Amino acid sequence: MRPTTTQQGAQRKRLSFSYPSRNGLFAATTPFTAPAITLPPGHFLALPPTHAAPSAPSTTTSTHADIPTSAQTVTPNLAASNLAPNTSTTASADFEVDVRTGFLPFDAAVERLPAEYTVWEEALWAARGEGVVGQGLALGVDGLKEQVWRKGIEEMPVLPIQSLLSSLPELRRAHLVLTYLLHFYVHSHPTLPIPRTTPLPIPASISVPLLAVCPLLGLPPILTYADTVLYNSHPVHLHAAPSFERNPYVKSLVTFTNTSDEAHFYLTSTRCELAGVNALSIMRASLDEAFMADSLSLTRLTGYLNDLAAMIDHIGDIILDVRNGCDPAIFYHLVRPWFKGGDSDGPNSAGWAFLGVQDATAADLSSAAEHEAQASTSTQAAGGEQPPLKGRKFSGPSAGQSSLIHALDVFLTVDHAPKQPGATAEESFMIRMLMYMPAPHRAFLQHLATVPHPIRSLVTANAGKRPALVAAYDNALEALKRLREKHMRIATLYIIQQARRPPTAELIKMGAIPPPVAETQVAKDGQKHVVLQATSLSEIIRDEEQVLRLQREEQEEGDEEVRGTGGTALIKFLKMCRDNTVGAKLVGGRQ
Ligand code: HEM
Repeated sequence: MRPTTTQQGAQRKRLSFSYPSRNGLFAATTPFTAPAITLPPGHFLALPPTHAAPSAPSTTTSTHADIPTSAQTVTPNLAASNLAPNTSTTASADFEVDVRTGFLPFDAAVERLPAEYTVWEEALWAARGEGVVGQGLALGVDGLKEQVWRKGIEEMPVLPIQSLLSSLPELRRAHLVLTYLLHFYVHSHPTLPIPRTTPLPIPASISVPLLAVCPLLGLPPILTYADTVLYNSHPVHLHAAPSFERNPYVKSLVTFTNTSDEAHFYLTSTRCELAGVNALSIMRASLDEAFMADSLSLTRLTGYLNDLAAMIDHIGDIILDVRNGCDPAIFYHLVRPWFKGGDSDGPNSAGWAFLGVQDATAADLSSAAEHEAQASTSTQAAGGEQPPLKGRKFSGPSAGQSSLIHALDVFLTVDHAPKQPGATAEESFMIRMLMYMPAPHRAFLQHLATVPHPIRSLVTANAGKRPALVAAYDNALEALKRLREKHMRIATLYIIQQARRPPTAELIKMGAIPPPVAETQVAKDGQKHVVLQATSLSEIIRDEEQVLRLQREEQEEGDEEVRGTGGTALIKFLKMCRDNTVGAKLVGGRQ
């Protein structure tokens, strides 16, 4: 006889306390084994796990150990923090996963911090040109407006975060405001020499409170998907449950460009997250059936997996809808450059030095100054070769940080873990992105990855007598493959194609970086070189991205070399993710 719902509930409850794995975000037996990559010194993945502060970290003595990080041991030590998720139960709320809004917080995002933090809000408002298109700070331009604003940030007081501690929505807003300020500061900066050879110093007024807020949310000190999407969206009716038909998400609180295109770009992801709520509840119901695993459960599971496929297709269609409100050229030339992280110059990125933070002040600053000196000496002495530099190299925001897509992968046992030691940045990308999610969402994925009755094992065990179950499982994976193919179409349209087209005069007027003055020269060795003909420093700054484009064209390697926000060789990487999805299929897969 089937147990009653109450019995099932009681069993589930017991089950929930038996999930043991706290030794790693994803235990070694799970599909998401931590990649064995060699991390450069100071890499955030090499730092200790999330700092567990019972109270607010000091605003003047934070150290880099405060940065939520992780890695070989990726378990965030959140228990001691009063904002930490309670992972001792399966209750979704403990993971900040809401039954109505999924990974989006149910409580409306705070639109403005309390009066004590007015200076931050006003700095953000000023950077955005008071919400008027074209009036905000410009990219990589050392104009008077930018200089005045940056000086204001450098002289801004270092505010304590104590007053934010009692409110999770305010802490989220603080992370959002500070990281938008951070990106405005960095990308309105003249970044000479190109690429920078010394870390870009981040003023203490941003870095100290940011590094204090980060561990409380389990986020790194950089703009993340949580900031641009999860904490940044409002539905029409703030205090009612969001819904596609009755109460859709319509507003992005903060953008860099004040364009509706940027808002639509963020809101597309918000809508994906909202569409994912049904997928999450069906995953949960499926796991309940997997626990029972009797004949009726297997029949139900078959239906659930087919339903899940339809839901995944819906999410894929929403991704395609980004085209109905976000112009690809505006996205590529005006919006996307603001997202670049401290790692955006590839392995040789100088990164960002967070000032005012104990170990950064002394070490990063002196090493920066030292390197400036050494760079010129060694340039002469060693033919231009420069010593390695110290800096924090975090990646810019990416929807690859969406816990929803990761949850689908984990649930269906799609393995994105690098297959061998010495993984490239691309191969370890999906795992790295876990550390850019709020800690409770990481914990949720950990939980999902360690359920004692994974769907795949159940389907495999019943494959002989349940062909419809196998077909349904593969059907869900096919849908996830289709989602990734739709996403690849979007990435091609918004990045690959745009990288080949210089911005129009209209876009340049709006703040896009104009095409470079550059020409190709053939050197003595027969090699072709792209040579800048810039006449001023600001032209050199503006030319950076376009020169890379010209170099790529010279190499005739086409799309493969265009890099995504997270520094990935884009198309190759996206194909790899799609192939991993297909590889998980039971019929025609590779596992
Ligand atoms: C104009 C819209 C979009 C563009 C141009 C775009 C671009 C990119 C790029 C360049 C990457 C490579 C990683 C990186 O460098 O960040 C990426 C990865 C990814 N994006 Fe998007 N994206 C878009 C919309 C979305 C949306 C709406 C979602 C769903 C929430 C999404 C989900 C993902 C995921 C999950 C990855 C990791 C790779 C994978 O799982 O296949 N993207 N995207």
